[in-house]
Amino acid sequence: MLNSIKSFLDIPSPMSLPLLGHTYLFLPGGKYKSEKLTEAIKDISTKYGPIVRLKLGNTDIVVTTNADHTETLFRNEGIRPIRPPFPALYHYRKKTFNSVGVVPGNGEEWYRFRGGVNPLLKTSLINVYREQQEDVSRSFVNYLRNAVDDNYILYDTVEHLMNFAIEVTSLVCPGQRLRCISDEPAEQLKSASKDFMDGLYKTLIGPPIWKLFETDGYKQLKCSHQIIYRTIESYLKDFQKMYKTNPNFLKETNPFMYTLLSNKNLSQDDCNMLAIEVFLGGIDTTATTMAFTLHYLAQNESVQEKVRQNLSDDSYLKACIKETLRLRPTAGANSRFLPQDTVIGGYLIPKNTLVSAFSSITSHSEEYFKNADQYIPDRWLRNSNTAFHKFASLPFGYGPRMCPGKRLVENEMVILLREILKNFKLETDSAHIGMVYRMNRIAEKSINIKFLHTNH
Ligand code: HEM
Repeated sequence: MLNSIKSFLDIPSPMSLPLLGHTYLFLPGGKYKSEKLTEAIKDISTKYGPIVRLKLGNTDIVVTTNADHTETLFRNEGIRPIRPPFPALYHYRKKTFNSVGVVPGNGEEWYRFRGGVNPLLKTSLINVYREQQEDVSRSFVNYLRNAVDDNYILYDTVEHLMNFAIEVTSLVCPGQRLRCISDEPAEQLKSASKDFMDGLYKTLIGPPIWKLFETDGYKQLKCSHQIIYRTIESYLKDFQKMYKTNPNFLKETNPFMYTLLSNKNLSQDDCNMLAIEVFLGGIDTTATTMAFTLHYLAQNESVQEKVRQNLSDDSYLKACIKETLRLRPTAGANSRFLPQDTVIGGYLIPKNTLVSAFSSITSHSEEYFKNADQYIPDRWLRNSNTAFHKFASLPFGYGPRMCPGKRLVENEMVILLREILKNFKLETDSAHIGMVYRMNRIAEKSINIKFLHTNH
């Protein structure tokens, strides 16, 4: 058995160049575009197989498009999974606040912060917000009636849904409903959240010269962080007072803020950082996922009608969201640094190597999903008789580092979807809309949808 294990250098790899490694493939004029990384990796894996070795910058990366390999990766990720860090964000926060939050950190530091957001995964906690979430969804439906043009078309649905996402997230964090669906303040927060993602992306993909001077990307990251910090900090101060004077009231009305502020392992600045992360975590991801769900339902009239017949059934609405996330996941890959030497796909991969499991490829592959290109929410229903690989579609990641907002955001999207389908029949002229990488993956062009009143 041991003899059959091949070495790291045996992993297939495209031709690499001295100094550049495989970076040349993604440079301007190169074969691939970094904003179309999923398509690039799919092409590479068609030529070299499901496991490939790449050198990008100074980093060796093992890329896999096989769900068994993904499973092996996660089964061996350890109790403090190590994800690629965000060095510029880490640097800025450490220097300015001496507190880094859960997203950019790793190891024990990450673990301490993670304790602050884990309560979001408790159903009993997030259910407290249900009525308010329903109210925000009704406001969004009312807003839609006026936002469509004379032909009932809403252009750039993602932009409008970002306002929804900010307002619905604000119920939980910072714990005060920010009336953003139709009000002006949303614009500043919305552009700050976009700038933040842009700045994060620019500082991540370029050479780390922000260490020497403040590059445009670094400035964008810093300024947008300042805007969001100011908003969050002022609300948190009020909650700090409430926590001291009337903790039971806070516990009942805003259990997330209560658990955050009562966490003895977190300082005031730690709470501010975590609140920023919870606030930012769901804005573009929720808006993109909702817009694609509406797009797919608009395209598939019979599926839309079936969903409308099952509006009281959360599991059917949830299946629609899962199917959208299978076809259009906002994360292209799930990545970890291996905590120990690990055999993946028959190759011995050394400790500390970065392994990226391209779930955006496995989730779209005929190998794992029959009629993989079609939007079939039924496949996710318990009684559907379609068993598939548990690691083939992982839009929220997996394990101790899985997205802490998963349950919350699923609830928010189910509630909004129900409200929209109760009121509108959806139509679209658009056929295929792909995705491009920014920080998260987003729609490559505007998603325009016709919202006709159901009694039309
Ligand atoms: C459709 C919506 C969303 C999608 C598709 C999504 C997806 C993801 C993914 C793939 C990860 C990485 C997981 C891993 O490495 O295993 C992640 C991490 C994270 N997400 Fe989400 N997310 C969404 C919404 C949210 C929301 C609403 C929040 C806030 C409540 C949030 C907060 C976070 C945080 C803080 C992390 C970092 C966790 C850590 O490093 O321990 N996300 N998300």
